[in-house]
Amino acid sequence: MFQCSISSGLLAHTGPTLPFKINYPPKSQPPRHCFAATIAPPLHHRSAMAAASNDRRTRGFKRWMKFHGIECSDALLISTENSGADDLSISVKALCDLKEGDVVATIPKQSCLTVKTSAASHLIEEAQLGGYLGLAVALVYEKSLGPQSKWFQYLQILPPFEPIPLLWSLPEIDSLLSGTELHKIDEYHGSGMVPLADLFNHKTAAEDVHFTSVSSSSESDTDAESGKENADDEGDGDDEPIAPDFHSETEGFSGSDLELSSVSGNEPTFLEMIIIKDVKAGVEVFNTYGSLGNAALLHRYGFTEPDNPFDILNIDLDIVVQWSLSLFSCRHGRRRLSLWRKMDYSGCFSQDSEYFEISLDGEPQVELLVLLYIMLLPEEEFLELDLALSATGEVKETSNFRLLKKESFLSTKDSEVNKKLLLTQSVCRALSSLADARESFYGPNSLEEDIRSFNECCRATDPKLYHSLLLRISERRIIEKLRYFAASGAGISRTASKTRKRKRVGRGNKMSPEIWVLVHAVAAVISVIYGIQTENA
Ligand SMILES: C[S@@+](CC[C@H](N)C(=O)[O-])C[C@H]1O[C@@H](n2cnc3c(N)ncnc32)[C@H](O)[C@@H]1O
Repeated sequence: MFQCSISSGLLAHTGPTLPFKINYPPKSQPPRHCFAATIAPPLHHRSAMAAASNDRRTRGFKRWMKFHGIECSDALLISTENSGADDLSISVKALCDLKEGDVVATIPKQSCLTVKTSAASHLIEEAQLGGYLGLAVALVYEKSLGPQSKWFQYLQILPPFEPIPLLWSLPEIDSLLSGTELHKIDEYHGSGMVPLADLFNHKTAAEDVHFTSVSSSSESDTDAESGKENADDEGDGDDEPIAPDFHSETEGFSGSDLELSSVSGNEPTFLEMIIIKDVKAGVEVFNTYGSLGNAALLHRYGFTEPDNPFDILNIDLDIVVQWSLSLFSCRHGRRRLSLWRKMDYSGCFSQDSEYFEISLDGEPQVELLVLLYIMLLPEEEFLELDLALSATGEVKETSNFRLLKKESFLSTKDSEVNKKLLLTQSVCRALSSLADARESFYGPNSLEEDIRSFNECCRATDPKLYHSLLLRISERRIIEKLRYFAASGAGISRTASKTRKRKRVGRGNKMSPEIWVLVHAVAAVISVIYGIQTENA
């Protein structure tokens, strides 16, 4: 039923065989040819050589998959093209029409590169390295083994690394990302690399393929697609798709899954890739890496998408505090903030900062509206509210301030009406000031200038500038909408509240591509720090 249908080949490994000798040529530099010191071949020869090299690598990967029991439907084509300066870009396309429910690939877990399956597992265990770091060391080690590595042909089709901001220089981060949600760095999870599955590109909210983890002894799916009751729980706040057997965020797809199946004598467990909607022949087949806005996409995977429905903007509590200080005394702001907290309100938290989300349509989260409302209450009313709270610990239903009760905004039929009541003229003015303050983070260039630069920018030759501009533009458009929301006074429309709910759209493989990119980045850093080198093909 399954056949690998890709016709390409193995790239001769030209690197040294010494262990831990890996050379990651920077993507922006031309590849090193043995005759580079003499005469560089003409451009058309170089593209022909690159195409032949791509073919050899994919052909080698195809043979490797067969050897390791990975079954890839002959309806799939692994397509390679040279993107930009000699980079190999891979995508997966449909060779014929695919129907919903078609299983297009089966991947034994033993073929996945994890800290447990790597030849360096004992070293990594001894050094007690876990998570990404452990996997990155496994990757560096396997690369250092060259053709001796079990994953040699798989590693040959992987790019040296993706240019995620983690690998940008500090001046690049400061100049390209200043003001954006990416000007801080975040946490990652997971620990497994899944051959073939890693080759699918991402499409936001429109993926064609899902992963399923199957134990052949039980014949039951244990993934993503299992538990249909969960599949429809849109808007439950958990916007991360669940990946097969990548149960815990800290565990990820760990080698322990593999150990368990082999030690217990159960049939080995496979990952299956299933088409979830019809795909026409010739069209690219997409996975989803999750319901992610552009900041998260750029952060984790090194690219952005225009018109991303999951874009969001944050306003730090610090900005609100500064705005308060521009109008009121420090004591005023402190007392009102403390009352707001007493009413059990808070913002969102990430690492050390507390912030408020502004949705794609420019609607601020209600906690911010309540805070601004309390900050702006006349002193007398504030004292009255404070007194009411001190006496009973809560705002009574009969009180003038019942509108401010948290329950007023929690799934009651009056929730939208209550939000509108918060939008007094002074709250709307405050929102405009916050929008101005947030906007100032982007530096002197206006949104229009950003758009002009974006239109003149070439994605292939300057991907960092392209993606950072797209991120800035996406975020600044949200600020524009926040301004409109404030100016219109009560811009909360039915549509707005609908889109604000983040949908859980399908369950793609979040972990594998994320790991794929991050582990490459960490492996590149390890290699640079320790001067580990090999020649890449
Ligand atoms: C798991 S890999 C997918 C295979 C990859 N295209 C390759 O050439 O090997 C993830 C990487 O693919 C690229 N990618 C995936 N989806 C993309 C998209 N929608 N637009 C641009 N690049 C994308 C990004 O560079 C990302 O870091």
